[in-house]
Amino acid sequence: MMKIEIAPSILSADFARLGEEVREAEAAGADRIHVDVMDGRFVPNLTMGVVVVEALRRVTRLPLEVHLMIVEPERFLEAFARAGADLLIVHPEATPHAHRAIQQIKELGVRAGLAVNPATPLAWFEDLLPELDQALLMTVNPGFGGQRFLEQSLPRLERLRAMRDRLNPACRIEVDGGINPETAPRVVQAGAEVLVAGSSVFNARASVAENLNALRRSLAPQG
Ligand SMILES: O=C(CO)[C@@H](O)[C@H](O)COP(=O)(O)O
Ligand SMILES: [Fe+2]
Repeated sequence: MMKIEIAPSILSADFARLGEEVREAEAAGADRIHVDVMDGRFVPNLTMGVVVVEALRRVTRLPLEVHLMIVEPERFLEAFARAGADLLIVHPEATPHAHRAIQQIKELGVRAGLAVNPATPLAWFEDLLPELDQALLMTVNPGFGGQRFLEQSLPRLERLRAMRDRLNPACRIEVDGGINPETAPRVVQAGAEVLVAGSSVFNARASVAENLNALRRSLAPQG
């Protein structure tokens, strides 16, 4: 069985100490860093852009995965690729040209991911899975950290896993939203392989290392 990867989302980090927070996550065994880019249109929140990816590239060796919650993401793919993104994730709800966007990402030499909102039919994956390096199932409505995991995600995840096994076994399945030591083992059981975790990793209750360890322990013996 492939290793279950954990991708801390810096959305919940202390932005005044972003470099330190990311270094701490790397030292504690995080597998990637998840960067949530929001434009105030696709989602009702504004976050960060290309310059943050550029800055992070200088402080960590971990793969940077950039979750683009912006309309017409194709306008910024090249800029994020140049800034050092390793994986670019777009939403089909945000562009009339999801297939073209995926092709563009691959032409830029970057890994390509597609993310779908909780109400988006999984049929998007039926057609695009053969092109993808990663399939991201949103387990909350995108826009904010710290939201509650949507239970209806579990049967969707099982269906996505079966689709992935049939259409493109090399594609990794990721979940994003409400992942903590209680939900992590359940999503892994349902088929997730990469877990994004924001507020359960970066919070004042314990150190980043302690929080990451708690997530890992919740997965034993699964990952
Ligand atoms: O894409 C998003 C939110 O839209 C996420 O990546 C969040 O940042 C996850 O935060 P938690 O639910 O883990 O607190
Ligand atoms: Fe995200």
